Amino acid sequence: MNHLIYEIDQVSHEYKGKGRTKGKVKANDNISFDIPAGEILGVLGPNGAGKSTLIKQMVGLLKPTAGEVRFDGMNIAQQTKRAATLVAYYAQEPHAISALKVHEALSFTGRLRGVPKAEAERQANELLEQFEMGSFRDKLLKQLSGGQKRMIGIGTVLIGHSPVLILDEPTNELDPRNRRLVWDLINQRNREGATVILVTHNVLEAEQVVHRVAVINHGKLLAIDSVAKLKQQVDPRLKFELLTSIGKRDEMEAILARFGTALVLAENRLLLLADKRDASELLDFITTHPELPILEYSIKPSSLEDVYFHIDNAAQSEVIGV
Ligand SMILES: Nc1ncnc2c1ncn2[C@@H]1O[C@H](COP(=O)(O)OP(=O)(O)OP(=O)(O)O)[C@@H](O)[C@H]1O
Repeated sequence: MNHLIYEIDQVSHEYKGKGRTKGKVKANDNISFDIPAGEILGVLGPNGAGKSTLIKQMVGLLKPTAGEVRFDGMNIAQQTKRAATLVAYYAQEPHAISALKVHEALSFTGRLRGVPKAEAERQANELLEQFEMGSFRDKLLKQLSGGQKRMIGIGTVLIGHSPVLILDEPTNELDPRNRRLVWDLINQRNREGATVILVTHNVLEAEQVVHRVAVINHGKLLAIDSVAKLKQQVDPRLKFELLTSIGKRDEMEAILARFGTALVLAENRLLLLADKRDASELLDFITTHPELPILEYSIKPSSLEDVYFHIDNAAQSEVIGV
């Protein structure tokens, strides 16, 4: 196994609430896990789950109220400068650079990471070319659209080829072409050896790229494992999606009741949850009865989205797979 780039060791964080939220907010609660170098880890969880708090502790912006974050074997609090040059972090809103011109935002960030001036400018131009944003080079960042700003924010993570990339909701606000471009670049950097930590709500997109997923809610780590292993924890029944003629759904549901439980997805759409042992009998039944009002049928694999809802519903107080 690759060496551990991060060791998150019993980390908690309590904010002191003010005004109406007076009292303590336990944003992270005794979280422990490791990240081997070269991994793409997805961090999933609903709004307010504690993801950003954890990330801020991992980049040394916030000190845990208990526990320790070790980066490359050493407490991150004792090496914040070193970590800042090795860990490229993109927060949801890069306020600090919004008064800069686009190429300055990129090249200055590169120089802060120790890249010589000429090389930082070369990389900035290369990124603008890859993003097809060369014509925005001399615009102020605050004059760009939300999606364009986000692309430059992602550029600030990519410039300097840091060994660790942390991206918070990287593809929010991006159109499909830019989304694909960003995922391709993230994958390419990972192939070149970068460790990538992705905070996202976009479970369906994340599934395509991550090696492992950490699911967080109410400040607790609920699960951490590969997508495939997490999927095994979801309902093991086969999911047949059936498209019926309008008005025939109830009739279909009654005919197929003996094969399992049917969930109504839409006026003309059913999801039949069937035991795997009955799958071939069910398929035989559907294919040998052409008079059935079934227009289309397919077997749906479990997705990371199913995993996410399963873990969130079933295990809020229980820790799975840790
Ligand atoms: N500066 C702060 N002061 C007090 N409470 C805070 C502060 N920042 C976050 N919190 C609280 O801590 C909890 C975790 O917040 P955090 O921002 O880590 O969640 P998140 O998972 O990143 O959410 P989102 O997906 O909405 O960005 C929430 O209850 C939030 O209200």
